[in-house]
Amino acid sequence: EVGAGADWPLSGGDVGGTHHSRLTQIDRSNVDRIGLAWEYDVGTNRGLEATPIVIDGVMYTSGVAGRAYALNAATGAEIWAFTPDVDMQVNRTVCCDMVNRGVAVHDGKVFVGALDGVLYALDAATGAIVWHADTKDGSGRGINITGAPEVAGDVVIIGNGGAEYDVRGYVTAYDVESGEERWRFYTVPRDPDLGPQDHPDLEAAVGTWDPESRWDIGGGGTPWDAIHYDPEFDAVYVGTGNGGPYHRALRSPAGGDNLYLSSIVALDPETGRVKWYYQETPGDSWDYTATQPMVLAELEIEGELTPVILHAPKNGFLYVIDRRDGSLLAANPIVYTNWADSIDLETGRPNFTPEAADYSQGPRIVYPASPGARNWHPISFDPETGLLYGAVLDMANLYMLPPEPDPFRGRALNSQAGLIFGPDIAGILPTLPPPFQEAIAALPAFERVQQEGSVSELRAIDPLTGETRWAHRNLNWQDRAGALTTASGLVFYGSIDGNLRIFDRDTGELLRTIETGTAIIAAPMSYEVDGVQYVAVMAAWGGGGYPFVPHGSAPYRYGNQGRILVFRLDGAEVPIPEELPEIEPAPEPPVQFADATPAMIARGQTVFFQNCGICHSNQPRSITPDLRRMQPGTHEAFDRIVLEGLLVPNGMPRWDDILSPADVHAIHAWLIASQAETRRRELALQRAGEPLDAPSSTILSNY
Ligand SMILES: O=C(O)c1cc(C(=O)O)c2c(n1)C(=O)C(=O)c1cc(C(=O)O)[nH]c1-2
Ligand SMILES: [Ca+2]
Repeated sequence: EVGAGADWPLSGGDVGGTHHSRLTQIDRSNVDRIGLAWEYDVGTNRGLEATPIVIDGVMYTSGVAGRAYALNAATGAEIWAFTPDVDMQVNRTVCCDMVNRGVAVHDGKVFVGALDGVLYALDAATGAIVWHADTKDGSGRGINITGAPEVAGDVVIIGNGGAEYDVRGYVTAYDVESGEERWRFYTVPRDPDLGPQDHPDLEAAVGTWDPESRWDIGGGGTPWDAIHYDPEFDAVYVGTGNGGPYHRALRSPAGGDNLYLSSIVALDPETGRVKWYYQETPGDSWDYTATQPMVLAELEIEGELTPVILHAPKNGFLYVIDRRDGSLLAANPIVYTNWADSIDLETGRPNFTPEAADYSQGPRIVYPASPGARNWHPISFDPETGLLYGAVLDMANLYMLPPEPDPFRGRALNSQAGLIFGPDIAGILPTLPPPFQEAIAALPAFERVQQEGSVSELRAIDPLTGETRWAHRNLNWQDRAGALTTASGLVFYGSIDGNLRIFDRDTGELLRTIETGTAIIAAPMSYEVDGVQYVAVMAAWGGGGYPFVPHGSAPYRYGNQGRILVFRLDGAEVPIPEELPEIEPAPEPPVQFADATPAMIARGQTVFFQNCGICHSNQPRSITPDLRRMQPGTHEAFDRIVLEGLLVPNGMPRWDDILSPADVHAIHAWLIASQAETRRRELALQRAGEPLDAPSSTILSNY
């Protein structure tokens, strides 16, 4: 067994990626004695998603945009900190916050992918750059990195994100010593008119696409998280992403499975050739990535110990796949699903239910939602109980096509779908055109959304049946985190409410709640130095829903200062950050532009949601600025910020390649109108002695 004893040398703890520790010093009898050993302030206020690595008493981990840290694992003393020089223009094509999901450490080097697509090999002792490689392919597409690299033999492999934009996904392997590129595997084919495919295994894939596909948009398939090396079979399992644009009817109008979208692809680490693949969502139309973390395990199946991958991707099924050849051994739903009602074990294919889920026929409420039944939050597998422990979300989305297909725009949103999250559907209904309202209210799933709501839970799950053994209800649908199990029978699991909770793995009993005042979405991990067991977790709110800061969450109360929290027996109390001041009424906006008409303001709103709404939720506690609260100086500089990139170093990209001065003027007019209205409402609330509060809005729409 490599890892998850005293050391935690791989992101997932061990070669299986089980997020399970064999350490037992902390157990049911002494959880009350757990306290803070040390904390480290990373100095950023965006999401933290990495699981740290610990080797020989040193902790290595990553943070915002691909920063990396080496710390003394017993004391928290900084050994080095690395800040890559990232061109923040990349934020134009980053869907889900400036996160990074971890480093790989191998043979004296620390590997980390920076947000702008550059892979760094750092000297593990000093943090100095040994080599770096720009993993972008020269296509000019909106490629970015949020995932962790994976070492396989003498290569290090890294993927990318950007399928909501214009990216054709790929993984690249580099020589660990020199950084020289060894091979690249695109997950989807290119336009066959360009001649033969640029990878031999794409010749088989291209036949599953319409020759008239939207090749300009790139196809998607971005492998933005799980890349898993299996030394037993010398294979690299790559989880691939969703299609771009989302709906197959727009992407590949003649249909087809669209290989290798939403698949697990097993690659040979020496050659980059496909050994086998299993496609989980053929012809994906719902942002159903298969990039969610995998667990490599051995399960007894029909009396035979079988090497398997346990995989619960976004699409709501839990798959057990034979690592030897990719054959499907089991697939059971863990949430309500209506895009397919089951998976045929003979053919390995889903039994689709297009009448419920094909939104090219009109708006559809589809289960699970685009944030997925599961997402990147690590799941834990305890070999003793044979159970998985992880976050599960039972929720729907409303999906709609735009009235007219949007024209292609480089390095911009091209998903070509309007999404409304389950909890918001009823509230948004009255604002939609009447024919839409009637169509949506008549959907059978509308009733289910009203009755069942959206359920987020930590669950103990039997991998072979999908059955839930016990569950703990989370704060709300946005509340999901990574899990850790230990051989002493504990499950560690964080929350956006700022608490780290410890459960009994057998009964689900909540044994201890540790208040920290900082949201926890990353997975805790455990290690031992000088006979002391530690549990560490990175804490800060962020990721997919990062602009939306829900009530009751730690960032709502305390802000979002990122930190690494490390616990041990007989540690201290966790210092809670200071509470944020009360929300003030929006400041007085400038006088509305003389040429602003209702039509211009309406157009400004549309252009805003096409381009800006994915980052700017315009809520007072949002991580990104609430643009209804701009100060006079910001209004004055508005055009220079949006068109000339005045605030690129702060993370606000420039837009002059796709937005005209008239577009930006219209956006600004809409924001001035919104600010005036917000100020009016909030002053009235203040006069009435009511709390100023923002209605939650989670419209993610590109039209
Ligand atoms: O299609 C993509 O390229 C892509 C990339 C990423 C990412 O890199 O973070 C996410 C997603 N998709 C995605 O669909 C998603 O739900 C998601 C959540 C998160 C996160 O960090 O919380 N990232 C991403
Ligand atoms: Ca996606």
